Amino acid sequence: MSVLSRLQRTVDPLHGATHEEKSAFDTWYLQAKIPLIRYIALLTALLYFIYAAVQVSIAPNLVELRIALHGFFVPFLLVTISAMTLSSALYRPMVALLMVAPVLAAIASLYLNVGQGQFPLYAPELYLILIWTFTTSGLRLCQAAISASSALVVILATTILVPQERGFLYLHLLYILAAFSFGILNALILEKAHKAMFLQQRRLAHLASVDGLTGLWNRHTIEALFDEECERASRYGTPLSVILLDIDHFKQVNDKHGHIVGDSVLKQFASLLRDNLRSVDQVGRLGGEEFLIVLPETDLLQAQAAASLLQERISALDFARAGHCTASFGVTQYHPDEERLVVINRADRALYKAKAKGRNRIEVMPCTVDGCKPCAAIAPRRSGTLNR
Ligand SMILES: Nc1nc2c(ncn2[C@@H]2O[C@H](COP(=O)(O)OP(=O)(O)OP(=O)(O)O)[C@@H](O)[C@H]2O)c(=O)[nH]1
Repeated sequence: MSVLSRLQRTVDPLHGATHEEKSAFDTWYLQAKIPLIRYIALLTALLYFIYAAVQVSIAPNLVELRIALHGFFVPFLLVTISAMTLSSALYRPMVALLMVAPVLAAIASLYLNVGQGQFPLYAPELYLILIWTFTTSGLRLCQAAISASSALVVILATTILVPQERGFLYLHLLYILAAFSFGILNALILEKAHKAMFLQQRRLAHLASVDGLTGLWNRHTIEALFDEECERASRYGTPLSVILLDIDHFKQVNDKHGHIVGDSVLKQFASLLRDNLRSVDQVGRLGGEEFLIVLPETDLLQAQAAASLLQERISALDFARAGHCTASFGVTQYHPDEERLVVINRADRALYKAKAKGRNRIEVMPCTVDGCKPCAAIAPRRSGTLNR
């Protein structure tokens, strides 16, 4: 990694990440910030309302306009933003409005006060707007930078073009510089921390979902994926099958060659399964030397053919130091009226049968639901399936 890209990675932990990762971060960040945006917008609306009320008693001019802008327009904008956080369909326009709000608030403040004697009294609102945009609004760094920079251009142009008392102007510029630089530094560090947290969370979620030895899904994940596929199959009326398989006499591999060789056989076995299945198929290690394969949009006959292909490939593979291995298979199809556990139990019974009949066999067990066409098609072949 070059020095430059290491530096970029230090500033931005997502530098070089895939588009998918970046957009996952966008979604994750927004979801996390939604409650903050909702309540901060409401609190800011309330403070503007109080600000308008205070101005009624102290402002020397434009009192009605101040009430209109600070008592109604800005609070209304903020309450609208807060309300928009309630619907995920409105998130994008809500963020756009949140970016525009500080610029509008700055323009309103400048319009009401610049060029008047009371400007130094009201100028702190501008510094607060800049800091609020970066640190409190809930906007991402780049969004806050666009919004605050637009406000900054308007503020600088107005305050420099309109004559000010020299001492005030210098201090005003200094406060603006401080507000902007504190704000951007804070947002930069916060965003970096959020990105690192996001990556860490993803890493942990991945570690919790895969089997450490083989890299296949672990039991919990493959069962959850099977549940999802069952729901999809029920909803769309598509076939769904499973293969439960178990390496034969694996204890002998361990006893003869040791656990390290046993582990490498498991890894090779896992790679073979992954390499010989479609990308939509899901494979998980249930534990020990037992694996579950979920085959979406696959009926019993097609699942039997998939198991047969795997059986062939396993027999042909020379496992490092352990030589040749075989496996036994239990194949069955999900039926929409069934519980997930019933299907897994049926595949388990089929696997048990394959083991009992001498191993290195595929046993297919049709479901017992009346009128299930794919299972009826295979029922006559229930015994005497593809065995070697
Ligand atoms: N190397 C290694 N061995 C494991 C792992 N998990 C389980 N085993 C071993 O797998 C073996 C499974 O043995 P059994 O359940 O008797 O099954 P088998 O010898 O394959 O016999 P059948 O399944 O009946 O053909 C045991 O010796 C376990 O110690 C693992 O992660 N690595």
